[in-house]
Amino acid sequence: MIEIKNLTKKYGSFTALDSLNLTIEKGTVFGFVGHNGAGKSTTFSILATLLAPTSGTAFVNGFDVTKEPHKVRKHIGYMPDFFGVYDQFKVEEYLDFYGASYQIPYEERQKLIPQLLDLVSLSHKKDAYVDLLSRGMKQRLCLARSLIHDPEVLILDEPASGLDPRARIEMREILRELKHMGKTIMISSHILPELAEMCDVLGVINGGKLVATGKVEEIQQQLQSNKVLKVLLLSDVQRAIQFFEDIPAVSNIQRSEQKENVISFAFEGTDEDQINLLKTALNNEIMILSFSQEESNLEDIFLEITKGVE
Ligand SMILES: Nc1ncnc2c1ncn2[C@@H]1O[C@H](COP(=O)(O)OP(=O)(O)OP(=O)(O)O)[C@@H](O)[C@H]1O
Repeated sequence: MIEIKNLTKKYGSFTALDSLNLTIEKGTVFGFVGHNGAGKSTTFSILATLLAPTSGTAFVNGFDVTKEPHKVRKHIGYMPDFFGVYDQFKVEEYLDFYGASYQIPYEERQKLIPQLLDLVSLSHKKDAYVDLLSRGMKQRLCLARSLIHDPEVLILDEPASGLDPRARIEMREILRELKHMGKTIMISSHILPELAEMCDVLGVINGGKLVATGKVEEIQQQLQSNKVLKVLLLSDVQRAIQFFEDIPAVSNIQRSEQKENVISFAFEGTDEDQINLLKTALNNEIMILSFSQEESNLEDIFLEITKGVE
């Protein structure tokens, strides 16, 4: 479990994190999404006890990151966004080195390392030099490294960045496996749809502030008042445009470039308001063939949530 309370980090006069509050329950896969520079890595560095907050605090499995960093480190596995690999090591030696640094006994490491290599699909590379691995393989090795002490909480900073689609799918499958193992996972990305697929809960950070949090559907609902409606007309398109222009809840009317009898517009209102709008249009003899709500695209939602928040 992770609890973040009023966490603030200033770099000089610049506020990178601004009173962040967040609770992530045990066993949850939490997606932390935000543009470049939003404050994700800063949050992760504080949770991983590598950076001191300016004020506020955070707890990992009940341990305070500022007061009990050694205990926190036992419970947390951290995969940074940039990591060095010791290139003179072979894959197996690399994991053995990290296992030894966590004081895992030799016999235990002998059993553990093959299991970890199997989990991240690198068994066939155990004797390869680390610097000769592909980027995706290095990412998976780094993930295995962060798991060596069997932490309950995992902090993964953009684990899928720079990976090709196949490597992304492999990474997603590993995360699914880790979730089944009951780990609490906090994972960042600036690509909302990618996170939405693998996370239970999402948090959107912008300018160091948490601007939305909840299940994917809940985040979508937060924006439901701003739906886009699409209308296919049989005829009299210009008259229909004039009709909708007079409705206060309608804005940004666009005529489709591909089909000239299709218009779309933003509509602010509930489902009932939408029904009433359709009834009124039909009563006014607007020649509607179809009337539909466009599916909200997750990327649009992300842009909408983070728009104008500084
Ligand atoms: N050591 C530092 N000194 C000064 N400013 C910093 C420092 N580290 C980070 N920042 C600034 O703090 C803000 C948050 O940075 P952070 O790395 O946490 O963002 P991020 O969300 O992880 O971005 P990205 O997706 O690009 O990794 C940025 O504006 C960054 O320039």
